[in-house]
Amino acid sequence: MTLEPFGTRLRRAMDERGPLCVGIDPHASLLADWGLSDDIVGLERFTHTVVEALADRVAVLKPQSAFFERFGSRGIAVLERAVADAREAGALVLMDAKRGDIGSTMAAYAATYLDPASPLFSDAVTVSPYLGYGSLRPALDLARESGTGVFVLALTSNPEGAEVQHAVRAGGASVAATMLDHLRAENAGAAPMGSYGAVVGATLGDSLAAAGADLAINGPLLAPGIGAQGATAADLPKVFGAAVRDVVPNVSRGVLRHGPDVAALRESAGRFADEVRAAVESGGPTAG
Ligand SMILES: O=C(O)c1cc(=O)[nH]c(=O)n1[C@@H]1O[C@H](COP(=O)(O)O)[C@@H](O)[C@H]1O
Repeated sequence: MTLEPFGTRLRRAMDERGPLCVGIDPHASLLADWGLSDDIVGLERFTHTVVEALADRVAVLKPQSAFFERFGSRGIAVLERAVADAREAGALVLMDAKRGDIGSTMAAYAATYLDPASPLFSDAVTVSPYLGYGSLRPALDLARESGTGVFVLALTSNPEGAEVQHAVRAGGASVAATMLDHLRAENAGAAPMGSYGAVVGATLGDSLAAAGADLAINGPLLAPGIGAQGATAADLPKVFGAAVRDVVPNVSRGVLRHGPDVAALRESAGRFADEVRAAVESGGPTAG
């Protein structure tokens, strides 16, 4: 069965469930806070609880692969199960893997996350363009074929990112602005929106202008940084302007710290979702 394009599926999920993305980030400290052991049993219980609590209500769940990889093959098995269960319950799964390599190796990363035959098949994956946007081509092409999406790091939420992302190229455009230009070209003509997203931190405030960033890429903008990193939903209209209706805000620890109680996780995600909805309505005159 061929999937509809990711951008179409994501827009529908955002309309039906609201745009919130919740991260599945099983930090060792969170496992401890939840009264779980820092081992495969704790990892499995944590992950299963988050999926059970949220996969039937949030638009996107974003497992952070590193927290599973640190447990080796058994951690990956937990991740595989989480992806399948979350998708089954109706959430889109964005695999946060931040992969990037030369094209021929990128093809293997693409196959891992975006080929429907793979055990880790996800609706979308995060990638790093530090080897050059063109090195991402195998992932961009496979996404088009399989109805999946790719989120390219453009302006990350951490303060260190500016060193690379604000760097100015020979023609005068910043590295970040160049990535956004590539994505705009990739998404041209797609409706209701394209499947190629940019990662733009919700924490960035005025520094977006410093990077000369035009966020109108006709694709989704993953905005991490709400909650533990200090940004709030109310910041979204200020940071994203008219592009706010294309923003998929991510919260990880801000929600996860309310576990292991399922009702408390749901209540927290619901609160963030309400705040995001209010912020998008206040800031997006073209919101539909
Ligand atoms: O691609 C990402 O998801 C990402 C990009 C970025 O610029 N900043 C960022 O924090 N993230 C991820 O988003 C999540 C943020 O988690 P919290 O700070 O706990 O909400 C982590 O999984 C990060 O790896």
